[in-house]
Amino acid sequence: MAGASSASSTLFSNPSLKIRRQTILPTNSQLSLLSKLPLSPTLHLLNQPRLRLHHRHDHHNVVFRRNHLVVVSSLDTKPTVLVAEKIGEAGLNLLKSFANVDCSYNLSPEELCTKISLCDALIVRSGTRVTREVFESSGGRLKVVGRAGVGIDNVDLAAATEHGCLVVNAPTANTVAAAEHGIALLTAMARNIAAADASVKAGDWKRNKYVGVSLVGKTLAVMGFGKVGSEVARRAKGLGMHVIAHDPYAPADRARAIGVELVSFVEAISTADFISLHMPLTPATSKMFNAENFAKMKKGVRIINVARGGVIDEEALVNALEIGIVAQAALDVFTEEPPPKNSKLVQHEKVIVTPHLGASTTEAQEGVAIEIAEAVVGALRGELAATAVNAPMVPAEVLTELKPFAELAEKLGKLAVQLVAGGSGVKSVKATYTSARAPDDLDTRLLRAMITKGLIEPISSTFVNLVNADFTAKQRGLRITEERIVLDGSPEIPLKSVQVQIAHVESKFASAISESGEIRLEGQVKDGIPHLTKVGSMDVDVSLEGSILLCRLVDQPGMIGKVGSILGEENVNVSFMSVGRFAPRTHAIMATGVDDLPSNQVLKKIGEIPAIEEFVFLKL
Ligand SMILES: NC(=O)C1=CN([C@@H]2O[C@H](COP(=O)(O)OP(=O)(O)OC[C@H]3O[C@@H](n4cnc5c(N)ncnc54)[C@H](O)[C@@H]3O)[C@@H](O)[C@H]2O)C=CC1
Ligand SMILES: O=C(O)C(=O)COP(=O)(O)O
Repeated sequence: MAGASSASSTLFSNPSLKIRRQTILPTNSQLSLLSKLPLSPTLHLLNQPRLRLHHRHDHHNVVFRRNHLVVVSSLDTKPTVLVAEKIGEAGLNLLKSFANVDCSYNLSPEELCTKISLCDALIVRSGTRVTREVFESSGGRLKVVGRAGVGIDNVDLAAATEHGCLVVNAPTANTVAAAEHGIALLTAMARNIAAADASVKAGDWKRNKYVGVSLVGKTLAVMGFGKVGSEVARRAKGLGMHVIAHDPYAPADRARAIGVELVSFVEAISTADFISLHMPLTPATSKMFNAENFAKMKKGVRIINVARGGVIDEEALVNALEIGIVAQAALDVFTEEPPPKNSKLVQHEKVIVTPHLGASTTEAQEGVAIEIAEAVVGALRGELAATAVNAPMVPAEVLTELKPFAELAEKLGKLAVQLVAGGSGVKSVKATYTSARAPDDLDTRLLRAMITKGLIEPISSTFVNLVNADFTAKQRGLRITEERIVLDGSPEIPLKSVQVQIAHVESKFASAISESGEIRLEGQVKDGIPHLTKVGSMDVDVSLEGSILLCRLVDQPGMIGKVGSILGEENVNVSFMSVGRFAPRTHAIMATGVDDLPSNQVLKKIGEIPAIEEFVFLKL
């Protein structure tokens, strides 16, 4: 059995079907064996190096997994969400109203990789590492990873982006819980609560041993003045502490409003009696608190860490505790979680520890679960989540407004790339947006992504979306530049036109080359429908539905009829025709929209019409 079955999927694998992963298609005997399986599956095979199926919920799928052919029964249309760590009930219920939810906790990395190819979304907390291998194992099906919490250092964001997988987090619902835990650790550490408690329970009554230190009037340095840091600062002020903060990116007015002074890193760590850490773990903050910086601290400083273990060099902290630079430390987070049983740091008598409980209050977990469930459901519906971590955030109203223009952008990209003559190699594309909107009021990232999608998808097996468009373009050596032409007039509609130009290439259809030497297509949205309005230097007007036959011809009577009747004879339905010409009875470009795909025979006949100088058939 290759992997466990999920709530929505029944997996069958049969050792006799075992075939090499490199094999492109199963043999006939393997297929016939498959058809005898209890599900009598409708076989759906993609003739690609890897059999990958996306969003096909209406029949049985056949996929390769772990060198087995696996039949997946997914007869319903709901997506599948794997919840890999416990989240609040309200969030689960919300997910269940929209998706099949598979709650499988404590999966090994191997089990996660096995399961993931059957999942559209994955929800984790800090205990699951979502590695590159997870994205690779998903075979393209995983569309969104939801981090039910703030820190996303356990998710390989680069790999997610490369695989076009959106990562969303729940950045607000556990702020207060984390801040309260920070304050709880601060006070518990100052008054030796944990050790005193253990000692009384062991039958001792050592009132002199557990004398603490007072907080009032002491200086607390809040390192990282974001959501949690600010809430810690607020609470510490209530305890009568003098609060300073260090955060290179925090606005001074927000600090001022709370009565906190923003200071340099060195000033913060060298003047504080207590230091509380609240920055994310990033390459820049990794082991920021190291031997060199401990040496700059005030002797007897006390440290609280509710951020991430990795921001502290734990060995250096043990040493700083030993030599008395650090009097005490209160830690909720560790480089390795859970930390090794014999960890010197955890066992140190001057250290109090909790098992990453910062976000663990009933209230925070309910809030986080709802926050992440909403974000994941939204993402699976195709909406862009406001809490997207690895994609540009495009607000829902902007998305709605730009929808037809995004469709236009993709279609222009798709048409333009089909005009490139073989062997030319597309390297340089320019997108020009003509709009009456001020540049700040028009977010073109979605349009650029859609042009990229249109350009790349027809010529590769790469799936392109807003998440991975820029990455994919860069990886393929495709440079996309953008130009804005600002018009006078009413900015009610976002754009007048979108133009796509491909430079330094030959075209299969010479008339698509503009006077400046690039393949050029331009389009507009008319009554909500994308139209092609320019080919090369020639105006046309073609609604971008179905496929398009572009012909350059001698402008003479009867040409529409001739082309139309050849198509008609072969039962190819014409949806529209548009002719743009240089001057009467010179040359013209005729664009014909067709609902059906003409055969090669039909295209040949059209090409043989004497007045047709060149033609190209473009699929949308
Ligand atoms: N222990 C727990 O259960 C919890 C831990 N956390 C951790 O706390 C961290 C902070 O959470 P939030 O306040 O919600 O995030 P946030 O993003 O609101 O705040 C982080 C702040 O750190 C600042 N920062 C970044 N680099 C810095 C640097 N080199 N030096 C100083 N400041 C720097 C940022 O400018 C930002 O203001 C999270 O990244 C997470 O790792 C959060 C919630 C619960
Ligand atoms: O939100 C965060 O960053 C946290 O560290 C909380 O982690 P958790 O969801 O409790 O595993």
